[in-house]
Amino acid sequence: MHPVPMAGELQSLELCLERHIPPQDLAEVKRILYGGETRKLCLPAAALSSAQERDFELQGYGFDAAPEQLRRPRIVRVGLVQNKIPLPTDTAVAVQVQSWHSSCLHVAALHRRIEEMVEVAAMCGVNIICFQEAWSEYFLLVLIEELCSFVQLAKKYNMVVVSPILERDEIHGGTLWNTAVVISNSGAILGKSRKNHIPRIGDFNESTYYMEGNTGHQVFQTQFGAIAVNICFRRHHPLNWLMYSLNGAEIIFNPSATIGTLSESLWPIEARNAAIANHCFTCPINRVGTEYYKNAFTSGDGGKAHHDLGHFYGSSYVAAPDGSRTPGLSRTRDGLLVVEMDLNLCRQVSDKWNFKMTGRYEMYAAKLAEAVQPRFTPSLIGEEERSAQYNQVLHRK
Ligand SMILES: NC(=O)NCCC(=O)O
Repeated sequence: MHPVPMAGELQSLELCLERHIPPQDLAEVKRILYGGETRKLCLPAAALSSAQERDFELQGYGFDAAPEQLRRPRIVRVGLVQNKIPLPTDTAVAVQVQSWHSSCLHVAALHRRIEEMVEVAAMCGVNIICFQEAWSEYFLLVLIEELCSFVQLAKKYNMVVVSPILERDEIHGGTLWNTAVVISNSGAILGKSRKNHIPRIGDFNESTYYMEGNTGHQVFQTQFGAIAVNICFRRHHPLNWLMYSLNGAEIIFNPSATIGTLSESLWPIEARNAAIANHCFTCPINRVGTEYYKNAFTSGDGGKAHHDLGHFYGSSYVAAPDGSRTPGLSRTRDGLLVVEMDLNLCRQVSDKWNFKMTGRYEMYAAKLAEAVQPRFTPSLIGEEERSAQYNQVLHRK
């Protein structure tokens, strides 16, 4: 095995708070920081012991909504999967991902890991499952073969599967896209969402290999709710979340791969803010671990050549439209977060805060249309401009 740099010693922020905040203050601290204590789900003993045997964390929480007179509760369980890559980065693709040597798909390390986590999700009654960004790692994937195993899983467990992959678009010159495929619980492929904002930050030089996605802000109506997928770097762009929400998304998944030094202080804020601003549930999922590359690289930013991007800090969580959120999964371990939610909460919070009603989108639409014009002049007034305006008025008098 390659030496793995030591990183990510803190297991989770929440565990740290539990350990160090005086017990009499803990509930109040959680209320202020997290919008209260999320209800703990009672998960089946068999699922808990399987997760332990398979060496991954399993946590479960629930968000409730008030009973309504005209609508039944709309309860759905989502599963968020975060995982390390089980084998070193330079292991042959066929071993790490899958092998096409036989006509039947031979599932290898990464698939096996994901499948055993999906199996536990099924034991927990998960209806919709989503994996981390580009969970299968490689560019060479042939979309159809990759999808076959997930179509089978979706049908087997009656589960909607959101599988973020690296897509090679043979019809359009082999263009590479960073894509999430949405597979219905019936096994039908509902569609895909391509990453439409590509990072050019730190070692995430993705613009050198992916194109900016062109699938817009499609929302998928599933049996369990209206879902959307906003891949990683897209979460920094509030208009992205807004567009999904305008198209009716009730749950927006954000499969990610991001590292501590770059984004860890933004992580708890951005998706949670999006849930509040758009009256929906958001599900940010982050990769975990530190991945070592044999060949040192730089990103032309003055930094020394290095062998890893940094520590992927996991910490996947779910945020609710009322601003409350679950604790995060571990910063260092593979994990499955099972979250039950009543989708009625979206409209209940919307009726209370009315951000969509008070959003004045027509005003912003007009102003944005002006701002993107080449001859746009920013409306910025300083003292000099102000006195010039007054002088003009006085002079005219
Ligand atoms: N995968 C990816 O887009 N990472 C960029 C860093 C970030 O958005 O936090």
